Amino acid sequence: GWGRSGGGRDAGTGQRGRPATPHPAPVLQVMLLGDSGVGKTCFLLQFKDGAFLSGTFIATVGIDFRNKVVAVDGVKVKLQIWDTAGQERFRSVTHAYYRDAQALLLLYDITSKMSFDNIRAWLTEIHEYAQKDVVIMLLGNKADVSSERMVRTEDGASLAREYGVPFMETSAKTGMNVELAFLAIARELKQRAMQLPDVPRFQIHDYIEAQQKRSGCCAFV
Ligand SMILES: Nc1nc2c(ncn2[C@@H]2O[C@H](COP(=O)(O)OP(=O)(O)OP(=O)(O)O)[C@@H](O)[C@H]2O)c(=O)[nH]1
Repeated sequence: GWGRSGGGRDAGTGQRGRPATPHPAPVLQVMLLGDSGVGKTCFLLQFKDGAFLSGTFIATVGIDFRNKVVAVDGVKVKLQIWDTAGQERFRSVTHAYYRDAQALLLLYDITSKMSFDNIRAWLTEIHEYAQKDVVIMLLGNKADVSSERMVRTEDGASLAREYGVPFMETSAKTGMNVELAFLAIARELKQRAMQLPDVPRFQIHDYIEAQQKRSGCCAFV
């Protein structure tokens, strides 16, 4: 399989009398980052289970993960998604996981200027601890709460442009752009891994734009 951590997991199961796993889905490691309360856990649960639990906010302690298998052009890919704690006191725990991530979803909350202002600091940490070629996507979450918006869409877009990363506004509550964020990342990583010399490079921006045009949705710049 392609991807760094794919493939090797089933070694040793191909004993006589037991069929070997034909082609285990490659595993891609994705990490959710951003301030406490921006909605990382909800974002993951929306993707995994299509559910949103409103009400009490239970901050993540340390780090947690969920797997979900998605299909990219009919090929199964297992996303192993790490949900990190946004609180400062857990930073040293989460730093240790950065280098294993192939993609990072960096979230802020459109109703919190502070969470947006902290994005630059998050990008500095990413630069320090993550792999150099990690795929990063900036997400302005809680886009459903437009009455309390404190960060304009164009400010998110221009920050993303400055760092050369794709950007979308999302809602872990309604599900807006949640699946698209993960699928775009899975596709980008797959295309990278299978890159052939003469094939034009996959453009994650174009992909997202095309998908959004198809569904008539939203807020991507
Ligand atoms: N309206 C709305 N509320 C959201 C959304 N996403 C999360 N929330 C709410 O925001 C609060 C925080 O969500 P979490 O997913 O727990 O935040 P987190 O980023 O995982 O926080 P830490 O674990 O501390 O890092 C919860 O009360 C959620 O119900 C969203 O898209 N829309």
